[in-house]
Amino acid sequence: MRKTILVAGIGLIGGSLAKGMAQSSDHHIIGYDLNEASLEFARLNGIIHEASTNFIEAAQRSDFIILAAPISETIALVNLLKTVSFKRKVIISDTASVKGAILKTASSLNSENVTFIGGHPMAGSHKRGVQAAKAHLFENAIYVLSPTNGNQHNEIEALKGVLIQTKSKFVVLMPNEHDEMTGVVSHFPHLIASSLVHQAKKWENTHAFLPKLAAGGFRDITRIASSNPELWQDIFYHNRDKMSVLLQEWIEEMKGLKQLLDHDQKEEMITYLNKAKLYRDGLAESKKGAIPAFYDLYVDIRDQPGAIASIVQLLAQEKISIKNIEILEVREDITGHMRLSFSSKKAQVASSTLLENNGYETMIQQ
Ligand SMILES: NC(=O)C1=CN([C@@H]2O[C@H](COP(=O)(O)OP(=O)(O)OC[C@H]3O[C@@H](n4cnc5c(N)ncnc54)[C@H](O)[C@@H]3O)[C@@H](O)[C@H]2O)C=CC1
Ligand SMILES: O=C(O)C(=O)Cc1ccc(O)cc1
Repeated sequence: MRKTILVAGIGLIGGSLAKGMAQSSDHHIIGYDLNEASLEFARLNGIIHEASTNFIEAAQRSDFIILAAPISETIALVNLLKTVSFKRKVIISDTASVKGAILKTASSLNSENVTFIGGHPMAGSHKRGVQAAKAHLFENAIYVLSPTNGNQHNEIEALKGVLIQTKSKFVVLMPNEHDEMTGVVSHFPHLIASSLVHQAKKWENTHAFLPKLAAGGFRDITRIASSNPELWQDIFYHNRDKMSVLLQEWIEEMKGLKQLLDHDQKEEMITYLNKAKLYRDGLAESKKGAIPAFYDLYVDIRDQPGAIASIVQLLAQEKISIKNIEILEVREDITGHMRLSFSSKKAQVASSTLLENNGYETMIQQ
């Protein structure tokens, strides 16, 4: 039977979910958003089948409701749903990056007809808004589901049944566990990335040339500092207790590192760096998570017309698909380099061999 799915908040995440779910002819997708231009864009581009400006009316005729607004707005929508009388069975879920606050609000929502199951697709982008939505955004990514009680097995399976279109990998986690782990691997790194950018900015006041020295390492570690500030403030706020504990742990870790530096403990520093390298190298092999696993290849390029096109053409001829291209530095008449990212080790190695055989110098990022 055709399922009616209401997605409230048609931005990057809601739009991507809607676009993915709309691929099934068994789904009728209704979009709701406070921003009418976003809603109209979604309707005109086939991301949703129907645009609604009446949240409650649309909710009452839906089988599934997915709340994909900012966290504070999602809490407000859950509170609004508490006032609605549902005459048919409905499964409600959300996409918020922090689960504790949502599940606490939603715990009193469950009734004979209503089941709330928290959700968090663990992939995203530094962009926001429906224009950046992609049906494949969550492919191979972890999709966390957090039930509000232990008796929701059938409803979890039903929710997975509509979300299966995203091609993500479902895991069930309790909200506290989720917020602790995403705190460590997703939320806290954002705080550090932003603080590193602030440190560089301060140094620029006395060292004007500094930005020109900001090489690949600084760009890699601070990439996420370019994400949506309102989204991240909302995440930090709703996970503030765990963030504060992590920040204290980090301060202690930094004190330890300062000791190694101040006392010139070379061996201990090598051990410290080695342990981090081993763990990080292992992570790169895991499947797509919050940090996508890419296999990078650096290629030297000359600053001359067509230099990039000829590299891309060589790979295209061999049907090797490139996931990302970044030009790291090309100054006039000087060799610069380009970072190509692939989704498999095989593509990375094959590209290196192909390009080397055609006279390019390459370096594989291990
Ligand atoms: N951006 C990311 O990388 C990820 C974000 N998330 C979560 O997904 C949710 C949405 O984030 P994004 O899509 O990135 O944000 P976004 O800013 O791209 O989209 C949010 C949309 O919600 C709409 N909206 C705001 N208040 C509303 C309300 N009361 N009712 C209906 N619509 C409303 C906005 O107009 C906008 O279209 C957040 O809770 C976030 O924590 C989850 C995974 C990744
Ligand atoms: O871009 C990145 O590295 C991310 O960390 C994406 C992301 C952002 C927010 C989430 O709740 C989940 C994933």
